[in-house]
Amino acid sequence: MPPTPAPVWEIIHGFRRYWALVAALDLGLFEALASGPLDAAALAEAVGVDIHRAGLLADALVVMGLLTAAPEVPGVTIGSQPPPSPPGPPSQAGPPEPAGRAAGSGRLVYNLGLVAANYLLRDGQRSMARLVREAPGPHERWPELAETLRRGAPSARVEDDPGAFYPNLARATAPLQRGVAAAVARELAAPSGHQALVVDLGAGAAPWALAFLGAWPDARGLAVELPEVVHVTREAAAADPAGDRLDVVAGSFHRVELPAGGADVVILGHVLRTEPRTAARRLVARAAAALRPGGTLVVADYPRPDVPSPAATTETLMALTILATTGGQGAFRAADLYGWARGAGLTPGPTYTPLAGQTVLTATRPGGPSPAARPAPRPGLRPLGSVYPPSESRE
Ligand SMILES: C[S@@+](CC[C@H](N)C(=O)[O-])C[C@H]1O[C@@H](n2cnc3c(N)ncnc32)[C@H](O)[C@@H]1O
Repeated sequence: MPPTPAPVWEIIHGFRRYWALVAALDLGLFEALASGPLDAAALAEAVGVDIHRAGLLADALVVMGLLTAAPEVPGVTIGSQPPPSPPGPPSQAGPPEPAGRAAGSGRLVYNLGLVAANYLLRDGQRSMARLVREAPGPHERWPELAETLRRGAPSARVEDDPGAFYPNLARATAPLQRGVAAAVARELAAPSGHQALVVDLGAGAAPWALAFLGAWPDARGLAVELPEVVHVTREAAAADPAGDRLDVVAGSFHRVELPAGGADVVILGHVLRTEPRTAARRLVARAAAALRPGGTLVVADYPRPDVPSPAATTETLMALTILATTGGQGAFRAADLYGWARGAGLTPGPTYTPLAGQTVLTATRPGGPSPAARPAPRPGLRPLGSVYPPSESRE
């Protein structure tokens, strides 16, 4: 007996699911449900789409686990009521079907699921709403993937025109990364006895630098970002209460002068994966040279797993995205990073896995305060306190 073709359908459905989600975001469908459940008629009116089409999109989102749908409870008013029946004698076809009626069922009432409530509202604290469009990289690169793999590079690389893609990506990724970065910052003790310096290379909207400055109220920061993208870093700093402690420098992290031996933390947030291996190794060495004794290198990324498995879907597909859209080599492995860090004189420290597939690797410059004053970091995977403390959670 051949196996079921369901896995192939699932892959095709991935395309459909993605575009259904994009449509829902474009229509503001999640916002329409943010203040409570609506029946199909009210939802249709809120998103400006006729009831049949809006209902079908909502049903698809239910199937995808982003909305819930339950039959209306008689006597309970939810959102709008169905529009009154048009005046005049019933037609040959019988009375009009009540709004929102699916064949054979009662009227459905739609509600936001927990994932949508937490991640898909545009102004949510950890919103991924903008990231949905940006995360696959420029969409037009995907249909040419076979040719890209043969040729060794896409027809246009993101880094050829950083101002076209990175500003939107940087803004889109910041809300989620801010929570991750704050959780990591809580794990690292703020140094005492001097004003701490936090350096963020390829800062984007600076979720990492600003989270550290939020956690370490006496620290100052230095964010480096490309001239084509640096307005995003400046915008983010201006909007943040800790932003007046962040110096923003326009330039390449390969060339900008860094404070030799002056930083307590250097962050490489999602930048190594797009660099060719020799450039990535050099960048780790630059970051290491900027650390003072006892200082910590923080690398947040999606390292390629040693063994592919469904459990490693996120990081494996992220690596493929890098190949499809940039001149990078499709991500590095954790062992590569530790090799580069050791080569630069650092000692590997704890590793955290804040979100599915995402790994935060640390390495420390030997020396600094005695272990009594500051516990020596131990290598190995460490649980990270909740990325979202209960008080911030909608769940
Ligand atoms: C994926 S975003 C990551 C932003 C942020 N660090 C984070 O973790 O959310 C990568 C950022 O690195 C910046 N970048 C890429 N190459 C760079 C370079 N040579 N020098 C400075 N920044 C660079 C891009 O402009 C982009 O904002």
